Amino acid sequence: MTIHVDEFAASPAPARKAREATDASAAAPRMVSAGHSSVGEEALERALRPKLLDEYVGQAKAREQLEIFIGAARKRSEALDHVLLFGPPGLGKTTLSHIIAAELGVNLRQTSGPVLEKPKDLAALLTNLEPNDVLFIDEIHRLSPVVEEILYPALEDYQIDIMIGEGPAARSIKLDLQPFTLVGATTRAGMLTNPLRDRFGIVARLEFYTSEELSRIVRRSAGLLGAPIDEEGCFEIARRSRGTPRIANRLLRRVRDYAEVKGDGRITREIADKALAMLDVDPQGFDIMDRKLLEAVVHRFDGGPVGLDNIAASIGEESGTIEDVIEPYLIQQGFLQRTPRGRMATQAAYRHLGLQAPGDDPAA
Ligand SMILES: Nc1ncnc2c1ncn2[C@@H]1O[C@H](COP(=O)(O)OP(=O)(O)OP(=O)(O)O)[C@@H](O)[C@H]1O
Ligand SMILES: [Mg+2]
Repeated sequence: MTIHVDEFAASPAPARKAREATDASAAAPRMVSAGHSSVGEEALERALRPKLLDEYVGQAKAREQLEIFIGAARKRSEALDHVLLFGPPGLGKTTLSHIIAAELGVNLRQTSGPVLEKPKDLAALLTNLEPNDVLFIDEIHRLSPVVEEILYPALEDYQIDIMIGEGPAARSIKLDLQPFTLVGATTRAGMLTNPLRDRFGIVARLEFYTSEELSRIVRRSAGLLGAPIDEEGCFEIARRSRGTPRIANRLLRRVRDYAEVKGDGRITREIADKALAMLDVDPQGFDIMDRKLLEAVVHRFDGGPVGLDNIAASIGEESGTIEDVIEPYLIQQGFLQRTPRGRMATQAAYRHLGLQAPGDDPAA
């Protein structure tokens, strides 16, 4: 599409209902919610963020792919193919985008879908890129359609079309861009338009971390924070972190506070267990919202199937937050199932709530 320079200010912002997704990171602060809970936390997170691929724990598949493609791009002094990173909040998408730029040895320019309101916002960023730079667009599923359209030729041919002047004298000029890499991140790959998704050569889906991986992350973070912790302490925090590094780091900081006030500062399994119980994080790592959701499905909807909107109304949470933040982990852990007719609680969910599961033999 063509951008009219004079029309920048007047470019329409069509309401696209489906795109007005709930911002997962705006979810109400929960101890175990994966979104940022404060500005201060963001600064702390930056300090704990691994800088290179070698320090990036887990995500073996994504890491292996990126290692090869980054190596090849470097060898040829070319821009890396465009990368789409998707997965639930707090799993390391932003971290990985910084690592990609660092490993390529180029600059990273960072923006996000909702911030790029007008075509000129994106044009300004694109025309200022140096060769092979990384442009990181967070929440890329929230790009406005007019902005998305000027992205297509930019991604494909490193060109954008700009319209100069008005009326009959108006003419379109093509502007060449430096070769660059777009890294897009989203918690909702399903909300990307097909033409946009098709333009990413590398697509990496980030998975929940295992307790062993989170243990390594906790140990590393404790080292950076100067908090003494033993193996079992690391593991206790790890297995109660909902498979999510952001939560692991957050729980580590709270447990450290507890250890300093209630103990001698050393984080052991016992200290971690007491601190996490105090914070209402149960042994599965579920918090109040997780339990509320499971209880609603089991008690109010007879175990399901029940539609997302009914669950949302019942527990007073946005359906987008349920879908992006709460549900993925419950599903991955086998406590909830997504069926064509709605969500269903599994036997594990009943047992977790201390109930007899429908299929259980009462005599057993
Ligand atoms: N693989 C990893 N190894 C070590 N630490 C990690 C890893 N992934 C994430 N972290 C830690 O978790 C924190 C959150 O990660 P990050 O901000 O990259 O998540 P995100 O996927 O971008 O989340 P959001 O969807 O909310 O934007 C980081 O500050 C970092 O310290
Ligand atoms: Mg992020």
